[in-house]
Amino acid sequence: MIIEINKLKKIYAGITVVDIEQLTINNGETVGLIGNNGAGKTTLFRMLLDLIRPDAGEILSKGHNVADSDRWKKYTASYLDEGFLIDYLTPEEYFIFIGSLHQMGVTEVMDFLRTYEEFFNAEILERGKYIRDFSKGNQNKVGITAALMQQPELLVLDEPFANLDPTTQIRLKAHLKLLKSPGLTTLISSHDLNHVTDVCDRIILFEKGRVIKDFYTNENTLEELEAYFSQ
Ligand SMILES: Nc1ncnc2c1ncn2[C@@H]1O[C@H](COP(=O)(O)OP(=O)(O)OP(=O)(O)O)[C@@H](O)[C@H]1O
Repeated sequence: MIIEINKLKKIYAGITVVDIEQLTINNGETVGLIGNNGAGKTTLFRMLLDLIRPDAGEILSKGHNVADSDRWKKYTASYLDEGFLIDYLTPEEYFIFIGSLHQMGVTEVMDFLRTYEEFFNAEILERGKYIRDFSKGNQNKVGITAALMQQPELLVLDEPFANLDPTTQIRLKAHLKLLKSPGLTTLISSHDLNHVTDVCDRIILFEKGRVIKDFYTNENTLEELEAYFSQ
């Protein structure tokens, strides 16, 4: 297993927004986190990336508490929101900067970006614009691509399909499927039941910070989730 969560709690203003007794994520799984607004998905991701600290419990990544050790940073890539970008850089400058943190030279970065031409749909590179001037959807494309460029063992994406046009959503979905391998564990939060059941092997359903359901997907999953959410 790559992730182990024990007795994890996050409390805001007296309200417990994440409350997970025990949860493990196995190597190579593509896991979808779903739940209505405020269910605690982003808060969980933020604790996993040590952006905020739990009030109780722990998240172990390859056996080490993410709050006590930097080891996870070497193999974890994530894109949660625009806060992960650098507004005053162009996408090219940003990719080169992120590449430099991972020992990638400019040529290597550019070669990598060429494989994303279809995903970018001619809207990202050579536009002569700063990241801050791109639409939210195109900013998402930059952030997701930068995360993938790091060739992580653990990939964490918060609502990656949000704000993307339908064509790009479908391309991203196909790409995430293509990336699946025993060496990559992916955690995706999404409100798109269709996409998440299509891409993920396992679905974890959150409600008010708690895990309500946790199951492997099959041909009936979408129907079951739709029934659950229409109650
Ligand atoms: N910094 C904060 N201060 C106070 N409350 C917070 C803070 N961050 C999150 N919360 C609260 O924690 C709860 C969980 O929020 P979170 O963003 O994790 O949910 P989510 O499942 O990601 O929701 P969404 O689907 O809307 O993105 C919400 O009630 C939210 O208002």
